[in-house]
Amino acid sequence: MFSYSGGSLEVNGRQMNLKRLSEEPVVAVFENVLDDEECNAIIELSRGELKRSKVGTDKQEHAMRTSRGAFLDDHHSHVISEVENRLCAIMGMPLSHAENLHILHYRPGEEYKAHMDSFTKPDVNNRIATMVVYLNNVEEGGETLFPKLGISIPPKRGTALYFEYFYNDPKINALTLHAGSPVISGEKWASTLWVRRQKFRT
Ligand SMILES: O=C(O)CCC(=O)C(=O)O
Ligand SMILES: [Fe+2]
Repeated sequence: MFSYSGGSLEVNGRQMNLKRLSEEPVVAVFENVLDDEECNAIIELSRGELKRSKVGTDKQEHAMRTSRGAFLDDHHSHVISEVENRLCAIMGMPLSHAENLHILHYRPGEEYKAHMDSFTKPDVNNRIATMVVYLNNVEEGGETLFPKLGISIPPKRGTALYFEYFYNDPKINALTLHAGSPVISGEKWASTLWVRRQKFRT
């Protein structure tokens, strides 16, 4: 449960700043979640994985998300497990409910069109909250946009974006529609941790 109101906070001995951009649904930005070394380490770990991952053949999906992505499992490195633990501590969610960390890489012109992170299929262990951490500074473009809330978050290295969508009122959840705007120049690296309602990892 999200219980922060804003200002500065400390989680596991780490000092961070918090800006709450929307009350309901909660949309909040945390600064200083990862340091530069951690961001660079995640980028380097995922480079190899992205190369190995096949580019989707499903044209529809391809147009929706033109970036390339990969799930990193935390056996890869202690950096990944430390980062996952920190993100869950900030969110106040158990790590056992989190998926593996997902890494996205966007080149100029690439984007992730407006979407919901939850699944529409009923009776699944659905996602309830998302933490996106920006791993680098983008020269131009690449903002995360919430069109229904009028919120735009510029990617900044080490900063994390949190939002949740487990409200009883489906209209509130629908407001978390969001997009990764096209990168105009430079590249964008981001990592996403999706959290499920029930236990997901063993
Ligand atoms: O890249 C972004 O800004 C958004 C990423 C996103 O929406 C996701 O990973 O689900
Ligand atoms: Fe998303």
